[in-house]
Amino acid sequence: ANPMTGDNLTNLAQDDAKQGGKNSLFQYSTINALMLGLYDGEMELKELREHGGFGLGTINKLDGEMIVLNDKFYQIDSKGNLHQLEETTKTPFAVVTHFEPELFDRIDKQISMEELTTFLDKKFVNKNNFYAIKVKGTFKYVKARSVPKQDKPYPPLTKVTANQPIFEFHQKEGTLVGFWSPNYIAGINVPGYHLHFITEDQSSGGHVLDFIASGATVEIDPLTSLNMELPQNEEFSNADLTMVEQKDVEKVEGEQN
Ligand SMILES: C[C@@H](O)[C@](C)(O)C(=O)O
Ligand SMILES: [Zn+2]
Repeated sequence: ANPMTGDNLTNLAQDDAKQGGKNSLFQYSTINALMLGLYDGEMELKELREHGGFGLGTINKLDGEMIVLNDKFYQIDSKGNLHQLEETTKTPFAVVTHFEPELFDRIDKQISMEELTTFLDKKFVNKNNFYAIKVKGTFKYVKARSVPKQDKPYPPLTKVTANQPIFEFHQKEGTLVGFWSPNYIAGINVPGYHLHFITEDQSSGGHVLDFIASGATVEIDPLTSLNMELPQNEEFSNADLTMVEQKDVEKVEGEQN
């Protein structure tokens, strides 16, 4: 058939729409919903992958931290152990993209999280775009957390992270995977940096709280559109998503102490 006939065109459009197009940040649910303890979603990883094979999130019942890298899904459980996830696993919150880096840098000296984020801030010239970030190499130090699986009635995320298990890595090869989001996204996603870590030997990782890199490549993919899918369940429909303090999000996402 003529490639430009309706059905092919529709299929192409559908494929592109399904994937949310290029340079698109896809998220399932919102950070405020997760903060309120909405830890069960319907989105299977098989479907999530259509929106991107790079990013982060968690798993239903808040069962650990998730890293999405090279189209694979990894869980870091509350003991710090890494498991590859089945594509039938469901997520209550995930942020992914089709990672197509446009900016590249190489770090050959020791650099702290503070120094690297200051360096990247200068790269993120458009403060109203999103950016996907991959930092791959050797880390002198990484401090990361995970979260234990929860039972109903689910406590808010602030309560879970108040006693979060912390893992410290020394002289480890690995990859930071995540995003930088504009401040206006507060309530929908995490403003600023949100990075997860996976070790090169795929033994562990977690949600990044601090790090010192000592030799790594930095790849950045500026994202110019946002595609958000909303859970269609009772809890989400009934939630008052304005009932979250931004300072609590900052506490949950950053260093507790
Ligand atoms: C599971 C959570 O810790 C999550 C999604 O990684 C986050 O909000 O940072
Ligand atoms: Zn996280």
